[in-house]
Amino acid sequence: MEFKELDDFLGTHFIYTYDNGWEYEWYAKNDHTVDYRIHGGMVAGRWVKDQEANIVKLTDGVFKVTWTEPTGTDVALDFMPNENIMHGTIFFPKWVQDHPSITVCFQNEYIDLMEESREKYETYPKYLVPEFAKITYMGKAGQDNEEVIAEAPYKGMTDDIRAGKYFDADYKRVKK
Ligand SMILES: C=Cc1ccc(O)cc1
Repeated sequence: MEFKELDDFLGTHFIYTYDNGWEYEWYAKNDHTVDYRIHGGMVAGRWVKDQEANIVKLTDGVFKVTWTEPTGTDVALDFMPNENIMHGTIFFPKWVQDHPSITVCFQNEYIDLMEESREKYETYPKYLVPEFAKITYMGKAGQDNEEVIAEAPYKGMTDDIRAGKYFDADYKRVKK
């Protein structure tokens, strides 16, 4: 699949591994919303739906996504899907680095805890993680598909997705 316009990017589901080994799964749900699941790294096990984000086309086939989270974590992602790479910078507040396990949850059910924690613990100095990643999977899930990110990550999940065992031809989950 060749990407050019923002519409080519929206509705795409990605899995990628950062050069530091962290594996992430991320879905451009629509022009202002993202869902994601974290499979490896400091906050593996965390998953989030309906995070509001800014999503733009920078130039043909290059897309920038930015958002700020209830935890106080800021994220900037640059996707170059035609080259199977992306670059992400995560700006973690100090408290997430000190207590990553607090953020390992289905965040939508713990928004109050995230907002309490960001007040209770320290913000600075922030922990910056700027990394390139190799895209290991791309799927045309279509926009506003609630099945893409719909359960907690499990060991082997990204292998199942890459092997075509997780979604059917309509991009619905095979087993629920
Ligand atoms: C903190 C969230 C987050 C989501 C996707 C990604 O690639 C990096 C960070």
